[in-house]
Amino acid sequence: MTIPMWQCNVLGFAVQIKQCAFHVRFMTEPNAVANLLAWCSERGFWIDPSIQIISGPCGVAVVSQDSTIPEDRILVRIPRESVLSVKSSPISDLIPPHPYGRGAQLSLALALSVELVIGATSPWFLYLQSLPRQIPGIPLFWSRGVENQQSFPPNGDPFEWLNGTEAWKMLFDSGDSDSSLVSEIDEYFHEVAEPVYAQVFESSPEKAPSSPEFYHAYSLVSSRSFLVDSYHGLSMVPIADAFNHTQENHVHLESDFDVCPECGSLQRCVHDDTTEPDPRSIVPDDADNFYEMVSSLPIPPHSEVFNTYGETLTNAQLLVQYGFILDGNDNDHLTWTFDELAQFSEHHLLASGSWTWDSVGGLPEFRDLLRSINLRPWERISESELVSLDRTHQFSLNGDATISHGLWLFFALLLVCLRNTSPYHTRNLDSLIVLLEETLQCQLTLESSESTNHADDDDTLLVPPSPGHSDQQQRPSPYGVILELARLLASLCRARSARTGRAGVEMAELGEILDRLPNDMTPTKMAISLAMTERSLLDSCMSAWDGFVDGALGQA
Ligand SMILES: C[S@@+](CC[C@H](N)C(=O)[O-])C[C@H]1O[C@@H](n2cnc3c(N)ncnc32)[C@H](O)[C@@H]1O
Repeated sequence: MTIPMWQCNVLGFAVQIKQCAFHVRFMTEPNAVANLLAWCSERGFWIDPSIQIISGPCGVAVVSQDSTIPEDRILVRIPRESVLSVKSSPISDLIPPHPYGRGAQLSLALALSVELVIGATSPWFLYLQSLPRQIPGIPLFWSRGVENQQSFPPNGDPFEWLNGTEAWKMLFDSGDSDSSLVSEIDEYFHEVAEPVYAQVFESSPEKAPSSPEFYHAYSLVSSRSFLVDSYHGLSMVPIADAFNHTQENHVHLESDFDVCPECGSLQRCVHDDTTEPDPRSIVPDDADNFYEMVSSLPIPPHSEVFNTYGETLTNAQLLVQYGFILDGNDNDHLTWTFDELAQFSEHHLLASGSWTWDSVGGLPEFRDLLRSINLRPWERISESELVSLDRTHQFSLNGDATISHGLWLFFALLLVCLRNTSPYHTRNLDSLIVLLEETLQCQLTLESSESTNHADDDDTLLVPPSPGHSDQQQRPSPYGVILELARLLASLCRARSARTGRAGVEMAELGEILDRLPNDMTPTKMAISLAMTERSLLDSCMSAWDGFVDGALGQA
């Protein structure tokens, strides 16, 4: 896919702005940028003349002027008191504070929603005027605020395509709790925001933000807030939020996080416990009053200047939180929860024989056993072409279509326990580890003999156990375990691929539908693109394990 370029003119130079694969287009009015800059200058912001804030194809953007910007240069100074946070909000006393997480986002959305509806009387009016007027394209609100939400054109319902993807899981499966993200926001709106609005707009209740207005505020918070320090917490930070995202950023926000949580002071203050030695200085420094955007590497002239919203963000995360995706994202991966794997195992293994979790000592016990086994060093597993060591995502498939060692261990342990007729072995951690190591060794041997196309003479693990020996009769054969494990992994991927996107649509068709969609149907395009990426990873993984089984049977 080619990356579209958008060209603008800055002081007579053509600046190429790289666009993401897909995003919801909105143009900020050029005079909104001029008003924003005038507002900033009145409030003591400083913007280095080597950069310029412009109106771009997806809202405002920042571009460099005609010289290379060196590393470590302060490009923007933002007065601390100019940020909009729960603390700086005029209705601060009415908002229940939350230090971080979803609670912090909802509290800030409440503060912001009030500033947005009071218009020119807000101290942040001209800043707020420069922000997207529509709900930014985050999937949470794709169907909300849109009239006639049922009348999507053929192939145009983005949720149908998003079905089963990682983005879908983030939006609608909130772990063990019954509530989804949308219902959490609705609940906050009714239980917390509306009573606050009733007090603030007591004399003019018609001005109180409606639920679409609250969603608008929430999506602005989701897509552009920063955690600045222990006083303001999550905040709307003018100008810092004008930078678009890439993985390898040009700039970053610098702030001293450890300020007084009561008054925001960086110096010693009346809230300090005088008996404790205080790390904060007593000497005021002008620089302390500002947050700074600083260059992280040299920035070429006449190019867009990017921040990063997170170096490890996947396209699913970018879509859910910011409403856009990148054209190819190395961070993309798929995940499973323990419960999903347990359900899959019940379904697949029950069909082929009678067992219950009691056969492996019970489901909670199996979970604990897996946890302790997973903590052991499994470095050898990275010798495999099909499995990688991944301590971050326990049950996952990465962008190279290799599974995490945690996922491998789940099925290897389950099969080793199930195939083991010795009650002693199923309960003894050390002996289980020996069996798992043998299974791993068997897989590595098979992989290497498949790649060289012949089995070594001493590949004894590939040979089924001899019937005469009583201990061996009770021990599972590593070869049998690894074959079943490979088949299960291929089925796991096949099943997930089949329920990713719209059921029954083949991969080739997805590409054709994507190409035929009109340009303005961006949420649908983003959803199809995510589904295609995930399906292709699942299909590659499935073929790899199917191929492994064929190769192993050929070796036997
Ligand atoms: C913090 S704002 C960045 C500045 C933004 N362009 C604006 O209008 O103010 C984040 C929003 O910018 C857009 N954005 C950021 N990086 C992008 C990228 N690489 N491609 C497309 N849109 C992007 C998305 O709409 C996102 O929700």
